[in-house]
Amino acid sequence: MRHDSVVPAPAAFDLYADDQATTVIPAVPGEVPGGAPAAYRVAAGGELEAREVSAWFGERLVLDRVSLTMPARSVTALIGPSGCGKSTFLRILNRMHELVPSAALAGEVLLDGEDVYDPRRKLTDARRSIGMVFQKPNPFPAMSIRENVLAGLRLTGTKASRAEKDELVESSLVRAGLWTEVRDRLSAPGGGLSGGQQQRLCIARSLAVRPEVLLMDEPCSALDPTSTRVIEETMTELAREITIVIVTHNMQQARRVSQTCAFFLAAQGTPGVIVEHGDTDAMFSTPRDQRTSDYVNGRFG
Ligand SMILES: Nc1ncnc2c1ncn2[C@@H]1O[C@H](COP(=O)(O)OP(=O)(O)OP(=O)(O)O)[C@@H](O)[C@H]1O
Repeated sequence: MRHDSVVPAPAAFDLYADDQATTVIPAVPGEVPGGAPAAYRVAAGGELEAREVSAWFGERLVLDRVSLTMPARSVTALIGPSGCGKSTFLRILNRMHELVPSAALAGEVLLDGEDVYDPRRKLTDARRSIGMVFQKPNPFPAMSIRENVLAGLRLTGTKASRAEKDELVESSLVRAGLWTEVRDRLSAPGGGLSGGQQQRLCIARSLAVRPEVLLMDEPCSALDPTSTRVIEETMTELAREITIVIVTHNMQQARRVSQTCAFFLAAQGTPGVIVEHGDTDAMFSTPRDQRTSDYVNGRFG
């Protein structure tokens, strides 16, 4: 199905526009059956596929027929110079691109073969199964750590017992690698944490609605090296359970955390395209395209 124009998002999703929220509705799509507590269950799917995705801002084409498969339960890194369309591509994957009034797109995004843009599907479906973590940590600063994790439930009015919430808070913070640091101060404000802790709190908030995919837009660029390392370890752990797509300018980070890599490039005055994609080790050690080689070796960008 093609989507040559985009309907503005309903007001209920405006909170995404200033990056102040995460996935909104909890869901457990495609869980593996088993006896584990709900909060610990692992999603079965999570393959994301973009087919011939193009994007415009007004009349300006900024991405031209980009196709990419992002394998389930692994990390895909999107790399490339500034302005080549990486963030735009990322935002198309969970329907955030359409929040920009002048934005339009064409092509398909499939999550486990299902069209994310199918007009018969609720807009909320994309956001509940494909979460997003932003460059700048954006917890609700006055809310407690616990309330931050549960924010997605609160926003959707989802009912959960105290015990279920306790379990969800703990499991989300464990998965985000933050539990041991905050278990004794869950009532403290989220804004009182360090930058790296705040970013992990945002990851926990995303995880609490049980996404199949987590999109991360330069999640470590505002963090110190130690916090960056912790987030990278968290990503590696999470990728056992969910699909991660990360935009990064840090080539070492792309190499450390991802299994698949896509190199975006927009030559002067032309829209962004993927020059090369594939296995990360191969992209860095034996790139097929000279431009990839030049970029990953720091010769431009
Ligand atoms: N809201 C917007 N309105 C108009 N043009 C935009 C908007 N957002 C991005 N663009 C343009 O779209 C192109 C792609 O931008 P995008 O942010 O996706 O690139 P990027 O590769 O993520 O860059 P960076 O690495 O600097 O974050 C750029 O030319 C940018 O100026």
